[in-house]
Amino acid sequence: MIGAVLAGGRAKRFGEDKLLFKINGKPLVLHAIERLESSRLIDEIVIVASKFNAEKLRTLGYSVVIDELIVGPISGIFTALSLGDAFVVGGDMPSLIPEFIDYIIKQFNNSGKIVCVPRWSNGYLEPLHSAYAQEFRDILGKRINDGKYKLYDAITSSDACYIDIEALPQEWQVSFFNVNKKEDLKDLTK
Ligand SMILES: Nc1nc2c(ncn2[C@@H]2O[C@H](COP(=O)(O)OP(=O)(O)OP(=O)(O)O)[C@@H](O)[C@H]2O)c(=O)[nH]1
Repeated sequence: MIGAVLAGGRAKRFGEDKLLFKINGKPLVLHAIERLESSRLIDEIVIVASKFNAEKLRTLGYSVVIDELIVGPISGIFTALSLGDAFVVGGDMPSLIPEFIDYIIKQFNNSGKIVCVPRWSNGYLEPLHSAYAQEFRDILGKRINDGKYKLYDAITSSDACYIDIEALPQEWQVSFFNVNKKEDLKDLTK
């Protein structure tokens, strides 16, 4: 299972390159990568960048693939799945819980489904904290071709397995935390 870190966004709300913004002396994206590396079921890490930031991200020493489409997370996942099955996270998620990631990957492996995604009781999904099979790539490719960029629709119209977030340890929920604006940094206690 590849650990794919999406890093091709424009970070408009943050106002500058948020993934290389240093938190406790370390670029934000490295916090996500190191948490992902602590998962026992992730074999290798790949950063899914844009052609604009790939060079800078390569200096971190991890594999970087370029998302040529950049139409949102859907094209990041489409790109990652060219390499194999992937657990996908956002590079702006510094509080990932490795045990939670392992839990989802196990559910994915046992379910035989092409995607396994955490779901809140109101139906909201967490697709940037989910496991995807390489077979899902064709579905995403067709949707992208048709201009349908909503991941939620791609997942819910497929044979997905859903993980009831509220039935799991509450302390795992911090795993979904992501940095959008500068002020989000003050919530970063971990
Ligand atoms: N590869 C890839 N990654 C993306 C794309 N869009 C967003 N991401 C990444 O997905 C994660 C979540 O993105 P968002 O916070 O929703 O978007 P963003 O572009 O980073 O920020 P805003 O411009 O403020 O919306 C971030 O780590 C982004 O770098 C894309 O088109 N391709």
